[in-house]
Amino acid sequence: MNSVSESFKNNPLHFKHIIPLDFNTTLTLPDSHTWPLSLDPIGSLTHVQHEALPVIDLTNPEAITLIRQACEKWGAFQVTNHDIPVKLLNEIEFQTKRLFALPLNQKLLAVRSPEDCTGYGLPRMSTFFSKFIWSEGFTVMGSPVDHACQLWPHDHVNFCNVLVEYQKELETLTEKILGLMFKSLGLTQEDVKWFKPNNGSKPPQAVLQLNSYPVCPDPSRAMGLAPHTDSSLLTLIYQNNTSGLQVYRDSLGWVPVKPVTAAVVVMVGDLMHIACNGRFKCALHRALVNKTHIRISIAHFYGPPRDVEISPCLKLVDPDHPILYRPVTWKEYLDAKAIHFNNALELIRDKNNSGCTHLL
Ligand SMILES: C=C1C[C@]23C[C@@]1(O)CC[C@H]2[C@@]12CCC[C@@](C)(C(=O)O1)[C@H]2[C@@H]3C(=O)O
Ligand SMILES: O=C(O)CCC(=O)C(=O)O
Ligand SMILES: [Fe+2]
Repeated sequence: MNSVSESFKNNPLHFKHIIPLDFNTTLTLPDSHTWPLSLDPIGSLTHVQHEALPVIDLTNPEAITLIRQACEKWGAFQVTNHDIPVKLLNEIEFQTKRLFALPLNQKLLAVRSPEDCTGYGLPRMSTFFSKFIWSEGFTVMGSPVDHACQLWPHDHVNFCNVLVEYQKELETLTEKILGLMFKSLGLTQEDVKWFKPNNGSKPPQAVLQLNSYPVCPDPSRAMGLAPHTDSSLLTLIYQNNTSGLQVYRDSLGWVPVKPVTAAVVVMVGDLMHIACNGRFKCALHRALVNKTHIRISIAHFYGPPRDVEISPCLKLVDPDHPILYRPVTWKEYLDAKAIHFNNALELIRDKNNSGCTHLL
């Protein structure tokens, strides 16, 4: 069994944290979905707009330097000229809209079961809040065929082909960007051979999450996706032409991620932050909703192979940068996240570290 499925089995959810509201028939914001400011851990729902998230052209000869700067400062950036065909981006957007446009009773035919990763429902984070978020999702680990057949018994082939093609392309792009990130830190393939072992052992693992944020009758009092960091090494997000995604910067507050046609948003995940001993930030992000436009996003979470322990690369540990985290597998980390949510990273802190480089 892969890490994600095992973690879902270990941490089953209640159906009340899986089954979304029928957004099509809800004309006023119910109390159950009214997001109090006290649930927003860092500031109110308003945002400031001083600086923009960097947009990096991957064909720019300076791309490696720009990526390093963006990861150190933001833990996120957007990429253009990434080689994902625009046709495929349009197709995944079309299929995502097609899925979420189905009536709720039909989407529920493909509902995620409490112990499984794949299927329709609310994101796992819903269990941590007393109020519900204004969004719905479809999570896919491996093949989407079984669940797609439930949705469209006679018409699932296009959906599945597009998803499988998208998973393949996104895996290639993620590995390319991870390679550039490691290189930007002076790490060689030997230093990071855990990330793609060449010895026939287990492959990296990935999860695809289709998100939909329906139009909302009272967007200033609702939350699309609560502030979080991703557990992955790297998450790549494709968003439609509707704003809502925001990244938090200590000195700036919430900064909107402006939709750029055909660009892909890159989020440094918690495991990458651990692997580079905190040199790269993991981006705290959230998604807001609006009154007029459905927003959709497609997030691709990429993690290490099963059983691989992620630990700070020793080349990035020195007297000025003492070791910050203990080794952890993706499965252990997802288990910690399923219980402690945004505090999981703190639990992986190297307790022995009192500022000395004891492992050197
Ligand atoms: C691989 C995964 C990361 C994720 C949990 C999951 O198993 C699939 C969904 C992912 C997601 C998307 C929304 C935010 C998030 C915190 C959540 O609740 O579900 C992330 C999870 C994560 O990164 O930990
Ligand atoms: O909708 C978005 O742009 C963000 C999605 C996201 O953060 C996630 O699925 O983890
Ligand atoms: Fe996320």
